[in-house]
Amino acid sequence: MKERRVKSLPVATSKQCWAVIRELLRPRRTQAIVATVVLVAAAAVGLLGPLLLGEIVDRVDSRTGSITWPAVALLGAALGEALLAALGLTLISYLGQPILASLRERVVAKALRLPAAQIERGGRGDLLSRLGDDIAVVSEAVVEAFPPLAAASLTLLLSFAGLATIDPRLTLAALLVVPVQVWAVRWYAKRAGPAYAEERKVSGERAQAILDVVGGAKTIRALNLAGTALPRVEARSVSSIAAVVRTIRISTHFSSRLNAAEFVGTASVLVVGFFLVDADAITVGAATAGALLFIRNFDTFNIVLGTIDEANRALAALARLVGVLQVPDPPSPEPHDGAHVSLTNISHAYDGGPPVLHDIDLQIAAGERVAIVGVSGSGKTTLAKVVARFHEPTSGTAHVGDVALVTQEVHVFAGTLADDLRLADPTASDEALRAALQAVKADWASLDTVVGHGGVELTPAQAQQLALARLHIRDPQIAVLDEATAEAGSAGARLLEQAAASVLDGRTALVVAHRLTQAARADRIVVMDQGRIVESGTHKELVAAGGTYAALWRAWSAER
Ligand SMILES: Nc1ncnc2c1ncn2[C@@H]1O[C@H](COP(=O)(O)OP(=O)(O)OP(=O)(O)O)[C@@H](O)[C@H]1O
Repeated sequence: MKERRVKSLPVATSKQCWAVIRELLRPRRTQAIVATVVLVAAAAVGLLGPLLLGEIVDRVDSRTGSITWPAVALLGAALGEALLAALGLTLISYLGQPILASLRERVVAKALRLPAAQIERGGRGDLLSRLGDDIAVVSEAVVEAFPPLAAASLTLLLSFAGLATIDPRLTLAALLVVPVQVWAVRWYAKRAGPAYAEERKVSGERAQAILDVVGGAKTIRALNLAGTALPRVEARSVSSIAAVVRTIRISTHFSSRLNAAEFVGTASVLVVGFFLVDADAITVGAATAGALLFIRNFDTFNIVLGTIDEANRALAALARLVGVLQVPDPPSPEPHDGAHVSLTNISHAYDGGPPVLHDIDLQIAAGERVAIVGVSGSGKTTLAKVVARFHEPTSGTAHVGDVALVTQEVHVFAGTLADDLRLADPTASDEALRAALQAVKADWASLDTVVGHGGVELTPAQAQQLALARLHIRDPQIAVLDEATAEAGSAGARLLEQAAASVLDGRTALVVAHRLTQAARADRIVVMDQGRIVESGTHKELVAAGGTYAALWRAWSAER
């Protein structure tokens, strides 16, 4: 198997990410402010702890006054901080989850608008990993990284102010920590962003490789290709592991640099505190409170820096999610009214490949039923998909009104048959659903039958009936049918032909005819060869003309 070169979906810049976050936060601004205020209050109450402990030390040291009230207040402060922090976290989760949900919805909606070719090119695995793993990473960060980040700014400010009120020289001693931290953060910042972006990217590639193997399991087994397919997954896994190890190593080195900073800072505050007490400039309690404030401050700072690690990972994940939103929307096909189809001078090539449709001119009148025939690879499916607006043609103009397509690949969505059918029209009544099942002669199931994953497995013919029933409910003016080939003359083929005929009744139709009996009954037949329409006429006319169709018909009749 030759490895396909995958051009990934784009990754957003931080500016684009912030724009999307701001937009998602806007309708929830009040909620965001309340949550931040509560978290900040929790941090402020938490700072009372060291000050009260200092008070207790002084009272014990000077043996004056009781320690009951500071001890009770200390307990109160601890409880207050815990309650406020819990409330803040809950508020943040309530804020974050709907934001994430709308982000996910936007990305899914965007993915559905993307041309099929673009998703194939970018890799479905990549898209799935963005919608799965990346959302999970962002989601975790919203709960675990944002609250400490929000609370920390005030904690830092207040505790430096607290140190300054005890003695400005303690603040100066504490500030010794700054150069060490700047060094640690700069070291980290240079490495973390790219490492996390790489980790997320490689994880998407691994998902793609796994999806390729799982999706192609039958082919791989049939051709006995496990020996070549598995090493590819393995290679991706190995690069994924290497990328994770790289980020863990960066994060561990970062922690040890932060520990060094803590050591320098604590030592200098303690030494300065010692000299200040010695010189009777401050009490032992004040020095204790100062050291505790510093340590607490440092803990906060460490938490912040620790969450920067997580936030970095989340930003990389967010950039991949928002990246999907940056793909420009394909030009939406101009809306056209009416039940007729008009293609003028259409050519089409798949993603940089050679043209597979050339100079197609095709007019289908309202209510007309046209069959396309031609040998395999002549371009029938491509033409059907261009008419159905599934592919935008590379050149030429297509005027097609309200159209729906039934393809060979029918996806049966998991759930009851009623749910599945209602995808075509969520407002359809049970009566309408039953009428649709009757129209396609699907007497094998009721509306409550559970189908899809975990339910009744449908035969290919039944899945086709389901697709035709959906078309009946969707009720477009123009229908394009490119059904699975059923064995000619079989009961299944006859049944599907009847079902299709009943669903197409009263509509303009373009049918890719895999069985020529189906073509013979159409109002008109167009014959394709190597991407061109080479003949057009009724069955009788074309047989009489003795051209390509007549030859196909002779071969078909002889086979039967
Ligand atoms: N997704 C694709 N990407 C690239 N090339 C494609 C793609 N789909 C079809 N082609 C190519 O376009 C040409 C026309 O294919 P198309 O499927 O439209 O023919 P067809 O007449 O419907 O064939 P069949 O009867 O086998 O379904 C073929 O050369 C095919 O290899």
